[in-house]
Amino acid sequence: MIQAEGVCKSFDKKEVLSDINAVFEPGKVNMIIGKSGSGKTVLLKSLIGLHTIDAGRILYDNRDITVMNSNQLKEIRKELGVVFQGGALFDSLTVLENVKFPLNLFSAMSEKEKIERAIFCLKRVNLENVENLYPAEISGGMKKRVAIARAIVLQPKYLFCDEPNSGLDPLTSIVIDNLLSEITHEYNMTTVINTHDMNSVFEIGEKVLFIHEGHKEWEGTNENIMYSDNKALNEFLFSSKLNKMVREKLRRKC
Ligand SMILES: Nc1ncnc2c1ncn2[C@@H]1O[C@H](COP(=O)(O)OP(=O)(O)OP(=O)(O)O)[C@@H](O)[C@H]1O
Repeated sequence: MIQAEGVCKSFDKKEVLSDINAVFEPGKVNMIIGKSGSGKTVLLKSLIGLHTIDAGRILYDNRDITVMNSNQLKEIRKELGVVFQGGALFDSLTVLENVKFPLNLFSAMSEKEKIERAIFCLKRVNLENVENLYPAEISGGMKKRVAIARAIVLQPKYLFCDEPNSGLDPLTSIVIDNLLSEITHEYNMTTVINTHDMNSVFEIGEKVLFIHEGHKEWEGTNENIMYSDNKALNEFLFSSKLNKMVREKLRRKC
């Protein structure tokens, strides 16, 4: 479980996160949603210790990372898998070398074991026979899957994904969503996903945190999101005609 307690973050006196309190649960897909610029990425980067927060605490199973020294942080980082926006693969490395990269940094495995583990993770994300290709030679959806394989190669307890569906078509997005949901349950990870994709929220968002102008405006499940009366949330979620229609239909059924 990850807990954010009273998290505040400013840049040059501009407050970006204001008193965020949230619990991200293990074995669940926890989603952070909100408008562009609302503070989702800053929150995610604060959770993984890439931003130093101005106030508050961030607890990984009761271990407060905000008071840790660099060695203690390094230990916690071994338990984290991160899929950055855009995938952040190394262009000069093959698919296999990309997935193996965290093992080179953090494991004591032999080269043979590293290769076996990387190929196992590639298979888990349904990628086979692409080990020797370079990122430029594979599709956007495949790149995301390579990034996910790399993120799970160290068997993390906590998985973070920043906009995993950005730039993907709706069908490929569903494949990625289902994959993230499956591995979350299979490995009992605490998964935190930043997204704009309402389809993803409705498909796999077991716990949803809505950030509005840097503060927590709403939280709940993707089941009760449809029935919320929160004005900002409804404006954000149901601005499209399609989403509005779906909500009206569901409400009429109840
Ligand atoms: N390193 C930084 N220095 C100064 N301001 C920053 C920095 N990082 C983010 N910000 C500001 O913080 C605010 C929130 O940005 P953030 O990237 O978290 O938004 P977001 O909700 O993730 O948006 P998007 O959905 O477009 O990615 C923005 O106003 C942004 O300009």
